[in-house]
Order: sequence, then C-alpha cells, then structure tokens
Amino acid sequence: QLSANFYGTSCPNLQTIVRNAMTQAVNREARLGASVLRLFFHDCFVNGCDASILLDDTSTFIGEKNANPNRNSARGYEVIDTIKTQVEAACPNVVSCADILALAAREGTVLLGGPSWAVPLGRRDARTASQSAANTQIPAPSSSLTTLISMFSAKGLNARDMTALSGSHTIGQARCTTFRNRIYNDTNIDPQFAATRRATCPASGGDANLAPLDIQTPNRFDNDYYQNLVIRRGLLHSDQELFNGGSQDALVRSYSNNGASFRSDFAAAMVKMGNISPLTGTNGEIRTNCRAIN
Ligand code: HEM
Ligand SMILES: [Ca+2]
Ligand SMILES: [Ca+2]
Repeated sequence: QLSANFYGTSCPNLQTIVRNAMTQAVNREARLGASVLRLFFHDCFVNGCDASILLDDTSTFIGEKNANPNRNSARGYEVIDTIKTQVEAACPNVVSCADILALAAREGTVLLGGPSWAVPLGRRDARTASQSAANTQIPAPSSSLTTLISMFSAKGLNARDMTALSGSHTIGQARCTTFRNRIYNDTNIDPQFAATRRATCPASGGDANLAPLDIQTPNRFDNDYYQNLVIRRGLLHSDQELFNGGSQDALVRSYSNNGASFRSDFAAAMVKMGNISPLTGTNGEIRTNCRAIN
C-alpha cells in the first residue's frame, strides 16, 4: 500500500530536498552514497524498513547501532539527520525517517551512476529496535551461498534479488576484519588479488584498515562487481560465493556482460526490499528526530 506519490500534497519538495542534500554529501565524500545505501539494507532486514537502525542507544534503550554488523561499521547517520532537519523545516511532522532513508538510498545510488526508480512511500517509524534481530538477521561476510539464499528468502527476496542486491558492493569499502579470512585462507581467489589485499590487511592487526569492495571502480555504481567475481576477485567470502560453481554463476556471468540487465534487476529488487514489513496507517509514528522515539 506504499505509493510513490504519498507526500505529493503534504510535502511536495521532499524529493528535491533529499536529492540536494545527498548531492552535497556525495560531493564531499563519494563513499557516503554507499554508506547510506547500506543503512537502508540494514534497516529493512531488521523488522522491516521502519528506521529502527537510526535509533540511538540510551541508558534504558538498546538499539541496533551497536549490533555486530553495525558497530564501527554502519555510517552516514549524520547525512540522514541533516536531511531530516531540512524536511522538518519544510513539512513538519509528516515525513517518516524510514521514507527519508529509502529516498536517500536511491539518490546515493543514482549519484554514483546507478539506476533510478520510483520509491514507494508511506512508511512510518518504529517505536522500538532490536539489537538481537540485527545480530541474527543480517547476513555475515562468512556466509555460504545456501545461507545467503535462505536469509534473503526469510525476507521475501529470492536468489535473483539477492544476487542483484549484492551488486551494491560495486561501491563502498570494507574493513580488513571482514575479509581477512578470505584473503589468507580461501582458495577460490585470484592470487595476485589476494597479495594486493594482504599488503594492507595483515594476518593480525589492522582490523579497521579499509579496502574497496570493487577493486576497479569503488565510487562508480556499475557492473564491475560481477566482472570481479568472474575472475575470482570478490573481496568478501560471501561475494565470491555468488560465483563459485553454484546456482548463481549464470546470473553473475550475465550481469558481468550486461550492465543494463543488472541495473533493471537491481532497481526492481530495491523496490522489493523497500517493501519489507512497512509500518503504515496508524502503526508506528512520524519521528521528529530520527535518533529517538517521540
Ligand atoms: C548478501 C549479503 C551481504 C553481506 C554478507 C554483506 C556484507 C558487507 C560487509 C561485511 C561490508 C563491509 C562492512 C565493514 O567492513 O564495515 C559491506 C559493505 C557494504 N554493503 Fe553489504 N553485504 C551484503 C549485502 C548487501 C546489500 C543487499 C546491500 C544494499 C542493498 C549492501 C550494501 C553495502 C554497501 C553499499 C557497503 C559499503 C558501505 C560503506 O562503504 O560504508 N550489502 N557489506
Ligand atoms: Ca528496521
Ligand atoms: Ca563499481
């Protein structure tokens, strides 16, 4: 029941505000486009796209920001705060943080050269968060293909959606701690690529050192991620699982050869992911500050 025109009369400038603020952010630091896209994923996979990830911990409230997949990792929260402040100034108390995040994720993608899509709107914001759900429902970089398929399937996304959405790793960075095991122990890796990555990700120490998820074009939303997988240059173990002799090999190869089909599948899968259990109607609330419940 989400609809692209949900704020058409209540906040006609919403999309312009989000676009301009995201343009500024990405011009300042291209990676922010990637970081905001990932926030949306980590929101939607934990009790739906309800801005639960944006809630700060307090002395009595345990949120998702310090869950294992997010702690010292998820970033870009300040960009959402900036947008929310501008949106509240233009249209007080009508636009949810969940919808702002959905729009900002699309703009981040577009600004880095990715596809665009109409974002269905009308989500409301959660009054709760779940650190335990964030710990268990967001896939880990050590995941097997079987685990990836089943964790996405638990959210109503099929294997094709999963493989298309993983193409997000055409942008952004990962910390050494997330790919160390792969570059030292996996055998389905291009040896030259492994050597390059080992140079800045030692066998012990340097956990926070960064490497691009896409060694070719880390700030460009293109199909190079899939080209890397075909030559065994996936950075995460979970990335290379998509091209390792299994059910997704053919799709990965086709995306690697056909950027247009990746773009259109990615856009469709983003709409699908954005539809995971939204709060609508009188459920949830429109938060004033994305970091705290009203
Ligand atoms: C398929 C399962 C997935 C796994 C196991 C996974 C895992 C990871 C890991 C470990 C990182 C690096 C985090 C760090 O070191 O701090 C990362 C980064 C990223 N992920 Fe995923 N991810 C998956 C799917 C997705 C999806 C579906 C999206 C978006 C729709 C996404 C978007 C991103 C982006 C954009 C980054 C870079 C963020 C930045 O530079 O700040 N990922 N992912
Ligand atoms: Ca959520
Ligand atoms: Ca790229």
